[in-house]
Amino acid sequence: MTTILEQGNISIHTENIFPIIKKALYSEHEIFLRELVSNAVDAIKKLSMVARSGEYSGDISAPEIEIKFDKDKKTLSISDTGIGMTAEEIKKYINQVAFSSAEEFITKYKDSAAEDPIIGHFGLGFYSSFMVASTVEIDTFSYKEGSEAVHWSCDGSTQFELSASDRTTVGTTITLTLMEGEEEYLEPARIRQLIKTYCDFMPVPIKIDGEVVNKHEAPWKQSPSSLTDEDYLEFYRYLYPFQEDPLLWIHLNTDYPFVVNGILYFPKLKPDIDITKSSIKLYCNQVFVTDNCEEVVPRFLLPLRGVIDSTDIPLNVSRSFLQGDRTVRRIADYIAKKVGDSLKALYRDDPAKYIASWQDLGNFVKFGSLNDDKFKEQVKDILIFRTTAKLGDTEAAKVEVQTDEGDAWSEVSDNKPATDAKGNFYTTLQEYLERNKDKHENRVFYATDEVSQATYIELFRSQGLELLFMDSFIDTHFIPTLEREYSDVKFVRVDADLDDTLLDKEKQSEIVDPATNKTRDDQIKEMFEQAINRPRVNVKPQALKGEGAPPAMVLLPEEARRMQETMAMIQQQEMQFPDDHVLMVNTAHPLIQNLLGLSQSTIIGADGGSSPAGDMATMICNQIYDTALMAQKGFDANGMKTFVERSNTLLTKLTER
Ligand SMILES: Nc1ncnc2c1ncn2[C@@H]1O[C@H](COP(=O)(O)OP(=O)(O)OP(=O)(O)O)[C@@H](O)[C@H]1O
Repeated sequence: MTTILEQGNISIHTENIFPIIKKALYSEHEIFLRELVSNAVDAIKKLSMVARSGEYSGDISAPEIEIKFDKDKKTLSISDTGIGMTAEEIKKYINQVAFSSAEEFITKYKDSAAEDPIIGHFGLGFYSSFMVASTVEIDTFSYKEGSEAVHWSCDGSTQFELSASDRTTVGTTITLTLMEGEEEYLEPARIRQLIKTYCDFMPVPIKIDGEVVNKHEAPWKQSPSSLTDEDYLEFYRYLYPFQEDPLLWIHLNTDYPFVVNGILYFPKLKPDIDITKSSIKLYCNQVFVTDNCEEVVPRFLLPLRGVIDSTDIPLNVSRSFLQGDRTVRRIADYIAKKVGDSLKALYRDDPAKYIASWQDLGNFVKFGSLNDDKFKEQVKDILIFRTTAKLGDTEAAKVEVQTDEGDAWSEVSDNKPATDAKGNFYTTLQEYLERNKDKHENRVFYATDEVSQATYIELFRSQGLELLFMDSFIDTHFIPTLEREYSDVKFVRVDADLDDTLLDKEKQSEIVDPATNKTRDDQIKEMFEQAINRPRVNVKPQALKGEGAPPAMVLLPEEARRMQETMAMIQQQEMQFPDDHVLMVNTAHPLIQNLLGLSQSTIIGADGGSSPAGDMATMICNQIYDTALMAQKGFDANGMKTFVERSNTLLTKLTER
C-alpha cells in the first residue's frame, strides 16, 4: 500500500500567471480587437435575450457598437449598448480571470441562446487587451433595476480599482490607453481594416467616426430559401472581388451532430491552380478565425471558395490541435459528403446545368476522386463523358440520391437525356459499357483532341462505334484510376490501334506471288518501307471498312504512348512525337491499290536504275505518309518545306500526263 505523505491544493500566483495569459495566449496583438468586439456583441445579444424573457423593458431597438479614438490621450474605446455589468458582476467575471459568464447565462436563457449563440466561453478574451494597453478601464451600467453605474480600472498589474461612474445609459465602454509601440491602433484606417477582417459579418452594426463599417449580415446564416441566385453571386463577388463568377454553390446548414453553416462555391478550375492553398474562410459564430482552412476542409475540396462557420471549431487553437481534433475531422467528412450529395442532386434535378458546368466541374470531381476514396465512391455515378453517340430517350440519366430525411436511396430517372449547348450528349462509363457490350465488350474508345484526331474520330463514327472524349487536363491522370476501378476494361485511344470492327476481313490479303509466297499485303508493306526509309516506323497493311476511310493512318500504340507521356511529365516537357509508331496502310483504298500497280509496273521495265514511274510511286508513298502524320502532329520547318515541294512536284507531274 502506498503511504500518502501529504495532500493539498496547488497554488497559482496570479502575479506569475497573469503575464503569461496576457502575452502567450494569443499569437497576434491585433486579436484584442476581435475579442473586445465579440464581448460587446455577446453583451448586446444577452440584453435582447433578457428583454425577450420579459425581464427588461427598456429600449433595445438600436443595438450598436461604436469605436472612438483620442490621439492626445492615446486612447481607443469600444462602446456597446449591451447588458452592462453591476459591480458584483465585474468582481465575478472580470476580476476572476478565466471565469466566463457564458455558461451561467446560457443555462438560464437556454431557449434564446440556442437560436443565437454567445461567442465567449473561456473567460480570457478580455485580458487580451493588456497585450496593447497599459491601462484598461470599464465604464458600465447594468440593465438590472436599481443598479448603479461603475468604473473599473487596471494598469496591467494584479491590482484594480472600482469606483462609481456617472454613466447613465445601459451598456459598457471599454477604454484602452495604448502602450508605447502600439500606436497603430489609434489610426481609424487600421481599426477599420481589422473590423473588416474579423468582424465584418458580426450581427451588430459597428461604427467608426459615426459610420457603420461592417456588413453585419452573414448570408450563410440566412435560410437558403430567402436568398436568390443574385444574392449568392453578390456575396461571392464581395468575398472575391474581380474574380470570374462561380459555377455553382452549396449552402451548408446543419445543427446536428455539430453546428456547421456556410456557403461553398465552385470556381472554375484552371490548370495552373495551386491545389494546396485554401481560400475558404473559416468563421466561428460569425467571427473570422482564419483563411487557412487546410485542416478543416478535406484536401481535395481546397479549390472551393466561400465560408464555413462552426461553433464547434474552437477560436483560439493551434494548427496541430485542429489536425488532431475529432470533431474537426468529422466536420471535414461531413463537408465532403455534403458536396458529393449536392452534386448528385444537381445531376438529378438539373442535368442541363450539370452538363453545362461539367467542363469545370468535371475536373473538380475527378480531382476529388483521385484524392479521396469515399468521395470517389460517392460520385462514381455522376462522372460523365461527352460521347459521339446520339442518345435516344431511353438512355436516360440515372442516379441514386440519398434523401435528406434518412438513408433511403431512391433511383430517379428522367426520360430526356440532356445535352450541352452544342447538342452533345454525355454518358457515364457504366452506360457506355452496357450500350456497347455486344460490339466491343470491355473496351472503351476515347479521343483526347477533337481537332487533331478528327480523321480517327470520323472513321470510328462512320462505322457506328461510340467514342468518349477525355480531353481535360486531368484526364491523362484519371484514366489509370478508371482502369484500376474497372479492372476488366481496356481504354484505347482512338489513334492507338484499329478495332477489329473497323477492318474488312473479306478483303484480307491473299497470296499473289507463288514464287516468293508473298501476299499483296507483304508487297504493300515492302513498297512503303523502301519508299519512306524509316526503320523505326512499323508499316502495317490493313483493309478498312467504309468508303470514307483514309489511305493511311499513323497509330501510336496505347502502352508506348502512355510511357512517353509519363516520361514527358516527369521531365516537365512537352511530349515528343515518338519515332516508333505504326503506319497503317489501308489496302482497301483505291489509291493504295493503284499505287501498288504503279510501283510494280516499274519492276518490269526496270534495268536496275530508277524509273519515272518508280520515282513517282516513292514520292506518293511519302506523300501519303506525310499526310497521315499531319493528322497527328505539325511539321517542323524542314518537314513542311519537303511536304510543300513534293506536293508541287507531284501536281506538276500529274498535269504533264
Ligand atoms: N462589453 C461587455 N459587456 C458586458 N459584459 C462583459 C463585457 N465584456 C466582458 N464581459 C463579461 O466578462 C466576462 C469575461 O469576458 P472575457 O472576454 O474574458 O471572456 P468570455 O467572453 O466569457 O470568453 P472568451 O475567453 O471566449 O472571450 C464575460 O463572460 C462577460 O460576462
